[in-house]
Amino acid sequence: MAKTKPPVQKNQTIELTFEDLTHEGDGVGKVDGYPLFVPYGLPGEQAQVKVIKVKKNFGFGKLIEVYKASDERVEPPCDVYYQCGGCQLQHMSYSMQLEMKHNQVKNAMKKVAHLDHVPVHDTIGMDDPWRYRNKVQIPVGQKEDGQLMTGFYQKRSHNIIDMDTCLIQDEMNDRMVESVRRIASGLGIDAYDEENHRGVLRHIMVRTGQTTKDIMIVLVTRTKKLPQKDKLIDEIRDAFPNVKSIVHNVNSERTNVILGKETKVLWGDEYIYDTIGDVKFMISPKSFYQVNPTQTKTLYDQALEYADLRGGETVIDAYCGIGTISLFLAQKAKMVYGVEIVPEAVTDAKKNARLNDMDNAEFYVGQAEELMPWWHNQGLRPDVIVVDPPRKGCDEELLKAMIDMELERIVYVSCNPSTLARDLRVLEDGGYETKVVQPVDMFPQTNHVECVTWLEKKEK
Ligand SMILES: C[S@@+](CC[C@H](N)C(=O)[O-])C[C@H]1O[C@@H](n2cnc3c(N)ncnc32)[C@H](O)[C@@H]1O
Repeated sequence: MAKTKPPVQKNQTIELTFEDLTHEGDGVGKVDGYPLFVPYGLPGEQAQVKVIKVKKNFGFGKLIEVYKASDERVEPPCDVYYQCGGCQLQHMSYSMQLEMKHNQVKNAMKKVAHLDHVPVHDTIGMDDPWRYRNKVQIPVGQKEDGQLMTGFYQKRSHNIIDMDTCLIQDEMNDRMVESVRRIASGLGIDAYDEENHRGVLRHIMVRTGQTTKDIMIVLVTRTKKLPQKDKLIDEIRDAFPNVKSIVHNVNSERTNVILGKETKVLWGDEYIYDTIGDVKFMISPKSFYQVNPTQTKTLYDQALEYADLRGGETVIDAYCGIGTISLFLAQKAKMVYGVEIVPEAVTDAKKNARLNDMDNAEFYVGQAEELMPWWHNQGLRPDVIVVDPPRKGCDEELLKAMIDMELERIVYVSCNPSTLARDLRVLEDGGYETKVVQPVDMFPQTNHVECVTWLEKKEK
C-alpha cells in the first residue's frame, strides 16, 4: 500500500531490484511498497536508478547501471535502440518477449474480463523476429552540410535520429530509403523544416510486396510542386528497375499525420500486389495492409480455424479494411459480407474480390455498429461473425447487435488485449462463452501483441 508521502524524491539515485514488467515492457521495482517504473529494467535485476518523476502512488526512473543482469538481457543489435522510440524490447531475449506478451493477455483476461479459467495459448512467435516490416514511412531532415538525412524521431521529441538502417524493416525498404535520400540530396531537394513550416520533402514511404517483390515509393512533400521531378523518377528507376510505382503525395498542413489528401502517380502503377496464402491483394499508398505479412498469414489461418467453416456458412467480417480477412474466409464460406468505414478501402476490397475471381464476397461502406443491426432487421442470419476493430475495440452497439443475433460463433481479432478483455466480458454476459485466446506476435521487438479469440453461443 502506497504511503501518503512517497519514499523517494526526484533526482535521487537509488538501488532497485526489479520484480515485474509493465505491459509496455518497463521494469517494475518497489521502494517500501511504492512502485517505480523504469524502462529497460528486467525482472530479477539489481540496478542503480535515478528517480525522474514522483507521483502520489507511483514514480518513474531512469536506468543508470545494471549491477546484476538477468539471463534474459541481450545486447540490442540496433545502434540507436536507446534513442529511438520505435522498438521497446530489443534488450530482452525473444523468448522473454513472447512470454511477456502471453502474460499481458492472461492478465487482461483475469483483471478486466474476469475470465481466469479461459485458456490463453503461448504466443506464436517468428522464426526470425527481424526485418519483418513491409512498409516504412520515414521522416526526412537536413544536416548542417545541406545533405538530407532520414531517421525516426527520438523518443518523445521530433528530433530526427540520423540512421542508415532499421532492423525490423525489410532490407529492401532500407536500401530504397537510402537511395531515394541520396538521389534527392544530389538533386538539391530540401527537407521539410517542421518548425518553420518551410522546405519540401517531409517523408519517404516505401511499401513492398513480400511474395511479389513489388516496390512502391511515395514521396510526401509540403509543396504541390516536386522539384526535379523527372530526374528524380529517372534516377530511382535506374537504381531499382523492379520499382513498380512512384507516387507523389502532397501534405501542406502543419500536422503529425504523414499522408495528405492529394495523391498522384508520377510513374508506373497505382497499386502494388502481394499475396497472403492463396489470396492476392492490391495495395495502394493509403490502404491499411498488415505490416508483417508472415505473421498475418499465421493470424488469418488461426481466424479461419476458429471460424470452422464447412462451405455452407454466411459470414460477416466487421471492420474489414481492404477485405483481407474477408477474402481469406471466402475461400471456405458460402458468402461473406464485409463492412468498413473508409470508402476507399471498400473500393479496394471490391477490386481484390474481382482480382481473385471471388463472387461470394460483398463489401459495404458504413459503421459496423449501424449496419449490423440493420442487417439483422433485414433478416440476414450469419453463422459466424469476425470482428477486427481498431485499438479502441468494438462499439457498444456492435456488441449489442452480436448479442441480439445469437450467433453460433464469433472470432474476435484484436490488437489491444485491454479492450479485447473489456468486450469479452460484455459478450460473456450476453450469452457467449470464450473458448480460447491465441496471442500472435505481429510486431517483434515492440510491446504490441495481436490476439485471435474464439467464442461460442452458451448452451441454454
Ligand atoms: C485493425 S483494422 C482491420 C482491417 C482488416 N481486417 C485487416 O486485417 O487488414 C480496423 C479497420 O476498421 C475500420 N473501422 C474503424 N471504425 C469502424 C467502424 N465503426 N465501422 C467499420 N469499420 C471501422 C478501420 O478503417 C480499419 O480499416
